[in-house]
Amino acid sequence: MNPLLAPFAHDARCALSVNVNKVALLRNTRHLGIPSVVKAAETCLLAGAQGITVHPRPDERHIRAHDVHELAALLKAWPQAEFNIEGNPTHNLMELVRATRPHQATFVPDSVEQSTSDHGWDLAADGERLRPLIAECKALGVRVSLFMDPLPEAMAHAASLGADRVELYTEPYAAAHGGADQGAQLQRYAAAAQAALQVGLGLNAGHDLNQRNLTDFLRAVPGVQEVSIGHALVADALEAGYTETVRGYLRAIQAAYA
Ligand SMILES: CC(=O)[C@@H](O)[C@H](O)COP(=O)(O)O
Ligand SMILES: NCC(=O)COP(=O)(O)O
Repeated sequence: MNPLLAPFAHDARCALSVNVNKVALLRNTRHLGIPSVVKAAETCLLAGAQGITVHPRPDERHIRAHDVHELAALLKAWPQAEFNIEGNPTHNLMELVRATRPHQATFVPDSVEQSTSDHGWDLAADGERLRPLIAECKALGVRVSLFMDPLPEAMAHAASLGADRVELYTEPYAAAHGGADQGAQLQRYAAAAQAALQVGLGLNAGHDLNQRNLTDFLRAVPGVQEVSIGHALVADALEAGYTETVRGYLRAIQAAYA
């Protein structure tokens, strides 16, 4: 066996879900089927990642419907791993959730033309539209996480809609990392996390997390159960390979609890 694929100790407190959007983005530039999204996901799982995330956008610029089905089939062979599908439930997300029943659906308030996710839900405006969709996912046995800005005051509302978890949108933290505003940003996230935990929500985090900012985030924000990381991880893997890269992220998670 390749020694890099030998079992790797990881910290069970926070799962790493690898987002493979950017593998599909590269593949879609030609009609050759390479790089393979399924192979990338399998290699990350073999390296110790505890989940796979995709964000199939309505224009299919990266993840396509067939990828979601193929990954759902792959994940069936990995009973310990979780499949997380992100997207706007008023666009294309629900159809894919109904068809593949992932472990988790993360509702994200993106518009169709958005280049990437850049804000969480405004539950005062959208909460009642989400309520029946959350209920439908839960009836299907799919956990629901709401993509949220780090606003402590919004967490009780998220819980009242029936959501299981929130995913804190971490780009503002990532942008501040290493600068004068890092501490203040971390305090915002820690306060939002505490408010979420207090109302019984589980806690995820993602967007622009990377090997350099991850440990500081997890140290300062207790209770994060899952981080989903794509852009930086795939960029790192282009240089170091998926296995070494996934191990690097798992070490960064472990360091937070050392
Ligand atoms: C919900 C979120 O945080 C996004 O980061 C996301 O899933 C990435 O989407 P893109 O890969 O299309 O930028
Ligand atoms: N939910 C965040 C995600 O899946 C990946 O975000 P990024 O690491 O690509 O910014």
